[in-house]
Amino acid sequence: MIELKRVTKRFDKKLAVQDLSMTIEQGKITMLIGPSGCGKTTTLKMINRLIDATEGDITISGRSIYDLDAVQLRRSIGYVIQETGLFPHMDVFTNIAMVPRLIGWDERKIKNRVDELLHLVTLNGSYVHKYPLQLSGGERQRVGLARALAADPEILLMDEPFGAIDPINRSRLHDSFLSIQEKIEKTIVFVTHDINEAIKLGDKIAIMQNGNLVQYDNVNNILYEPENKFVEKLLGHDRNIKALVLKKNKDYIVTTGYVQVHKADKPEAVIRKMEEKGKRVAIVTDSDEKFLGLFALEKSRKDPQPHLSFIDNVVTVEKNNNLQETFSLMIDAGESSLPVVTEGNRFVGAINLEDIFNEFKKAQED
Ligand SMILES: Nc1ncnc2c1ncn2[C@@H]1O[C@H](COP(=O)(O)OP(=O)(O)OP(=O)(O)O)[C@@H](O)[C@H]1O
Repeated sequence: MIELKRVTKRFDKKLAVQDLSMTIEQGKITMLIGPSGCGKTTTLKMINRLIDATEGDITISGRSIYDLDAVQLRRSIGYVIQETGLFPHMDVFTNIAMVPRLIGWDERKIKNRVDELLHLVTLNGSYVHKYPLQLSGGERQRVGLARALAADPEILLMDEPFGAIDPINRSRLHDSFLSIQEKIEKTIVFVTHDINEAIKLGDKIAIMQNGNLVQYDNVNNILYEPENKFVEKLLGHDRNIKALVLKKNKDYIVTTGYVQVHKADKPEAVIRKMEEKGKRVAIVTDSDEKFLGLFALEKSRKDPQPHLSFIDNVVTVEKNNNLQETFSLMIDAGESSLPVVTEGNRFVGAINLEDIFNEFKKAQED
């Protein structure tokens, strides 16, 4: 647990952080967000003593960081910044091995650790001899994360680590970052400009304005009980849509209201089933429930006899993803219902737009 106790930072006359007190919970992700210049980075850097507070105290597990050696403290805390801060003239292995070498680990232990970390951040051994410039932005961020985790620190400080990554890759990095955190359960303090990122990744969000803490709460309370107009504005008009990030697909799956058939079924039987249920499309799986696509029922004026056409490039959603992504996929695909799959593309049911709307309504009534 990290505690900031009445922390103030002045740069000459400029008050960057003012009388800030907050408790950062162990094993959770705490997001710091607010407009440019509000004091987020200063707050982060005070935790690993890249910046020393002017007044107040910061404790880690009850011990003041000012009683510790600043260099040792810094080595014991992981730090990831935008553009990662990887050394360009060192390969991936040497970058990740940096802190373990500094603290005197033997080479065998370091090699095992680098292998383990590359695996954790979903890169493989072929990356060890590459240089940062030979990597994509997303890969560099993964290496940056691996490097920050090298000596297995309890605390990880992250300053807009995904800020320079395009939206599609950022979303992938978010998903993999969350599944990494599920395994490692570090205490993470994460600075961002992006409210969607804060909502998606944070267990708690600290909202800052002019060096002050305006609201500090779990994501649900921030979304549904914003402290004031400033927080409301930061969340935007569409905060009910944003709140869908907190809802998991798996809680909204329905297993009725559609027709499911096997690819090998006789067409006449499929058509009969669809006509009985009044459906123009049917979910197609193989006998192991693997999702294959859809059958669409077609009749033309020339040929009034109905026949089936098979569609295989169908948008599906993952059981463990969230409703916001599902909602936006529905809008993009122009579909009011999407098939849900899980590992191995196994079909588990459908999600309907109507049920997502009911979520909005419930949120408004509450
Ligand atoms: N080394 C410094 N010397 C003087 N002023 C500084 C210094 N570092 C930060 N400041 C000032 O302190 C204030 C807070 O800066 P900080 O970098 O913490 O903001 P931030 O919220 O992280 O901003 P951004 O989102 O733009 O990175 C700003 O007004 C900034 O200009």
